Amino acid sequence: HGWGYGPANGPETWGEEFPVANGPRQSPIDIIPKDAQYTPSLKALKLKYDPSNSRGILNNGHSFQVDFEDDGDTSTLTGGPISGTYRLKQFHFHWGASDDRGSEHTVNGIKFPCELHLVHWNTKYPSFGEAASQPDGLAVVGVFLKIGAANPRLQKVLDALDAIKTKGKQTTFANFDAKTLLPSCLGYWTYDGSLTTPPLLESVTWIVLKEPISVSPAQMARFRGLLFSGDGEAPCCMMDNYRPPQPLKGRQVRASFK
Ligand SMILES: Cc1c(Cl)c([N+](=O)[O-])nn1CC(=O)Nc1ccc(S(N)(=O)=O)cc1
Ligand SMILES: [Zn+2]
Repeated sequence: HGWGYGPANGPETWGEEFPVANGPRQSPIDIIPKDAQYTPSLKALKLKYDPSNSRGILNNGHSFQVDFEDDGDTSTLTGGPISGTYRLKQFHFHWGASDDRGSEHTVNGIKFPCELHLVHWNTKYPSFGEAASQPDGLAVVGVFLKIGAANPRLQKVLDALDAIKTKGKQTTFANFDAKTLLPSCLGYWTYDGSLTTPPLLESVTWIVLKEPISVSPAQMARFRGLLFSGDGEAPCCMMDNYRPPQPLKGRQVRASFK
């Protein structure tokens, strides 16, 4: 059986197969705002997403992801802490079994119920696969979800979940504007990190937005209706699919805001 989030295959066991789990730039981390270095030279984030690039929505057995067509520079991330152009490949979420946990990054030790990751790859490399093994290959924008009013912008994503309940199921997901999932203020913390699931590659420039977006308890319950398990397997609810914070190991976290 492969890696997962259970007692036998969860984050504490990943180092057995993926020794980089104990590397120098692992993610996520606990962000301590007072220790973040305000860096006025950090540029504003420029996110240009074309809704016509959204392709499908897939239950990959660890989370669900919305995949984008990334053959051209129509959905890109530029500016911010990165140089060059990064293309949006997919976005996905991590969430808890209850509203008191679920995010991967934490702020002053506080967990959010959910965290959105928008995954981009550096176009100086020929493909996502190539970029994923380079120290400057990927950039992931993290957005916290905070319990509050129902978020109408999540509705289209939530309504698609019934069609991808079990591992391996996917369905078309066209004309989705990922920009609608972003908060109004794009102030961010940034640091050098990794993928937060195996293969835990240390190739990610993390860009974590300070402002959360809202999600209601009822909407969170719909995330938890997904299954880690495939058709015909004993049903196992998809929840607590988050890695806890990892050692900072001397890394500097920079802030784009005062
Ligand atoms: C490693 C890899 C390669 Cl290479 C390919 N590929 O298609 O060439 N796909 N994957 C899988 C992948 O993307 N994993 C991934 C894991 C964590 C995160 S997270 N939470 O945002 O850190 C983002 C992505
Ligand atoms: Zn993620």
